[in-house]
Amino acid sequence: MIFARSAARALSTPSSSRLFSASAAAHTKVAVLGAGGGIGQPLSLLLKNDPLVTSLSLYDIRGAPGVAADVSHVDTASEVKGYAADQLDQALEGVKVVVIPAGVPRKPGMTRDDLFNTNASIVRDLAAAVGRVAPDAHILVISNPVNSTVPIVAATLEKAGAFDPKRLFGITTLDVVRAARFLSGIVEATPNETPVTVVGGHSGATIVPLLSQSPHGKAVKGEKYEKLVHRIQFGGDEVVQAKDGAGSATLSMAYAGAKFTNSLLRGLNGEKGVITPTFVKSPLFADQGIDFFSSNVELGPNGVEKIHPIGELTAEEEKLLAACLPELKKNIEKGKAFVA
Ligand SMILES: NC(=O)C1=CN([C@@H]2O[C@H](COP(=O)(O)OP(=O)(O)OC[C@H]3O[C@@H](n4cnc5c(N)ncnc54)[C@H](O)[C@@H]3O)[C@@H](O)[C@H]2O)C=CC1
Ligand SMILES: O=C([O-])CC(=O)C(=O)O
Repeated sequence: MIFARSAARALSTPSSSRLFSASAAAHTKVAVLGAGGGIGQPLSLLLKNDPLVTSLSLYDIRGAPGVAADVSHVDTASEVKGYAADQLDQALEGVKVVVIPAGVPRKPGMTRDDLFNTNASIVRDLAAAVGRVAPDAHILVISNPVNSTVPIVAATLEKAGAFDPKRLFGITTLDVVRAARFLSGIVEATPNETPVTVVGGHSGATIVPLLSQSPHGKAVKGEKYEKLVHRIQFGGDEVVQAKDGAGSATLSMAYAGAKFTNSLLRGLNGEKGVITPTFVKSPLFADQGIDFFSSNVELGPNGVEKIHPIGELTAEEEKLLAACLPELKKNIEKGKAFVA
C-alpha cells in the first residue's frame, strides 16, 4: 500500500474519490521530467493512481506523449498530458510538484558519482526551466548522484533568485523502503511493523540506517547487524548487478517516488504528522560545512515544516555517521562547484 489509508478508502468508493480529487484540485498538478524512462513510466502509472494527483504532466526528451496516451486510459479522475522534447516550458505551466527521474542509470562497476558528468547538466537545465516557468513548485529529485544533484538544483535556483529550501527534496525513500523490507525479513515481521529511519545521503557509506531507533532493529546484533547495514547501504548494487547492464532499480524506485510524492501532497493539503526522511537543505551539520542532509522531515502546507534532529546514536551508528560526513561533504561541494 503506497497511499495513506484515507486515500485508499477514497479510491475504493467512487463518490468520495471524486469529491477528494475535486477538493485537492487547486494544489495537485504534478509533472514528471524523464517520464519515458525506466523509473518515469511506472512512476507515472502510480501517480495516475494517486487520488491526490488531479493533473499529470509527462515530459521527456523522447517518448512522453506515448506514455501519456497509455497512462491516460487508466480509469482514475486525473487528467494526463504528454509533452515532446521541445515542450518543456509548456509541461511545467501551473505545476505544483515536479518529480525529476531524468538522467542515465548505473551499469555494473560504476558508482553513482560516475553518473555526475552526464546527469549534472541534465538536472541543472531542468531546474533552470522550473525556476523560470514554475518558480513556486516543489522539486523532488530522483536523478543520481542525489548527494550532488540536489545541491545543483539549489544553486541553479539560487542563481535565478527562485530558491526556497522548503521546496527542494532529494528522494531517499528507496533506502527507507529497503531498510524496512530487509529488516522485516530478519525479524519475521511485516515491513509496516519494521520502519527504519535512514539518514545522511543516498550512496554507499553516506546511507546511515538508525536501527537502534527501531524496536525490531535494535534487537539485531553482531554479524547480522553488519550484514543488514551493508545490504541497506548497497541495496542499489544488488539490482544493478542482477540487471546486468540493463540499468538500476526502476520499479522499486517508482514505488518509492510515488510514496514520497503522496506524503508531500498529504502535507501540502494540511494533513498533520506526515514525517519521513528526505535529503534537504538542513542545519544539522551545517557547522561542519555540510548544508544538505537527510533526516526525518515533517511535511506541511509549505513543504518542509520541521527538520528533526537525528536523535541518540549507538557507538556503531556514530562510526557510520563519521564515515558518511566527509564523503557527503565532497559530493555536495562537487555539485555546488559545477554550478558556480
Ligand atoms: N534516488 C534514487 O533512489 C534512485 C535514483 N535513480 C536514478 O534515476 C535516474 C533515472 O533512472 P532510469 O529511469 O532507470 O533511467 P532511464 O535511462 O531508463 O530513463 C531516464 C530517462 O531520462 C530521460 N532524459 C534524459 N535527459 C533528459 C532531459 N534533459 N529531460 C528530460 N528527460 C531526459 C531519458 O530520455 C530517459 O527516458 C538515474 O540517474 C538513476 O541513477 C535510480 C534508482 C533510485
Ligand atoms: O543504485 C543505483 O544506481 C540506483 C539507486 O540509486 C538505487 O537503487 O538506490
